Amino acid sequence: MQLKDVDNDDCLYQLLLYLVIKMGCNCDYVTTGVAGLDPHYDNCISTWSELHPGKEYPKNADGSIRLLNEHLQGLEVDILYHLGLDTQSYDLPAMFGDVKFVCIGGTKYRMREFAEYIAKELDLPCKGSKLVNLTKHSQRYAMYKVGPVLSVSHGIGIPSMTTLLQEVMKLISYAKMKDPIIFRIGTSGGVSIPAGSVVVSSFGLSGMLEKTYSIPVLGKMRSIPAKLDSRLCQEVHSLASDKDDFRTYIGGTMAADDFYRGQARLDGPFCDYTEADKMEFLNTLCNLGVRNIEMEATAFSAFTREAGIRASIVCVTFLDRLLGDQVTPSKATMMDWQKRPMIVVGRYIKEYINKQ
Ligand SMILES: O=P(O)(O)O[C@H]1O[C@H](CO)[C@@H](O)[C@H]1O
Ligand SMILES: O=c1cc[nH]c(=O)[nH]1
Repeated sequence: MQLKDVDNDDCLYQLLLYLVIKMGCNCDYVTTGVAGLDPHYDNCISTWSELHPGKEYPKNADGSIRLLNEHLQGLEVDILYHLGLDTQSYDLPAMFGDVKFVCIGGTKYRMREFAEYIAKELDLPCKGSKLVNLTKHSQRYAMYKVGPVLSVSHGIGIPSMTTLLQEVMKLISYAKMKDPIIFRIGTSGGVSIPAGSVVVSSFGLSGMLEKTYSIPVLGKMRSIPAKLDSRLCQEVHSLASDKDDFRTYIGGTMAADDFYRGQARLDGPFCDYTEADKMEFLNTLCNLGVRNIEMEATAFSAFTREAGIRASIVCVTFLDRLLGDQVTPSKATMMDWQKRPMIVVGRYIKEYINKQ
């Protein structure tokens, strides 16, 4: 069923219609054309944000987030299996209640480095002291806490990232973190921008060129809009400086489910398309406003939005995909470039904290 486009005035109509449909088909989600004027979002499920355009997501009075899954309330204990934490053995509000920023990125090494970097930038007493991996019992990811910042690794690709992200969201809720912001600090391949540039993502695009994240649930495909907080995107981008020795762009980010064919590379073990096919695809991405390619942006955008948590993706590019496929910069150069998203996100965090 398609609902027509919504605006603030017919929001009530949309809500009533949604309730009627929901009662009628007895399902949790209804597929709608959530932003009917933009065909990119046709056939998406209606998350809270789509049903309440222009409205702020409901929060608890103290600013902590409310998870809408009612089943959670029936749990005596919730085990955050991949974080090695649970709601019974740990006092999560005491441990994490003061966290304001959750920063996630692919590798354990990078997220440890970010924890050290931000501790220094914020001049926190913990700087220089030995950081403890708070998820060491699970052995899957690494999580470090420095003052109001949690720095967590998520591995490669959407399934690994969403497993971590969803447990982080539950942690955010159980710990009663107030108005949290989540950043993904990543690496990527650039599209028509110089290697070493930074991209602040304005939307996620799937390998099917849809601005959605699609996931099979109970044997049916669900699509969720891969939208990001545009104000946060602009605010982060505004902190780029002319004095930086790199440029920072705003642009779409394609999330591929594969590093090789999924990203139109010619250098994987399999390839049945030509260089011309590859270039045509990359130019199509460029014309759609895509500035970089990585492997998490759609799901990250969709899930943070569905949970009503402000979020942003800031990635450095290791190469310009219009010029090649191989990642050729030296290890030292890549280590140096990986710091660039940390610098940009670090500025945002510092500015935010200094305003408090
Ligand atoms: O550098 P990170 O953040 O791990 O992200 C990028 O690097 C990995 C591929 O090398 C993918 O996960 C991609 O999204
Ligand atoms: O080309 C690249 C580089 C880093 N990460 C990716 O996913 N793709």
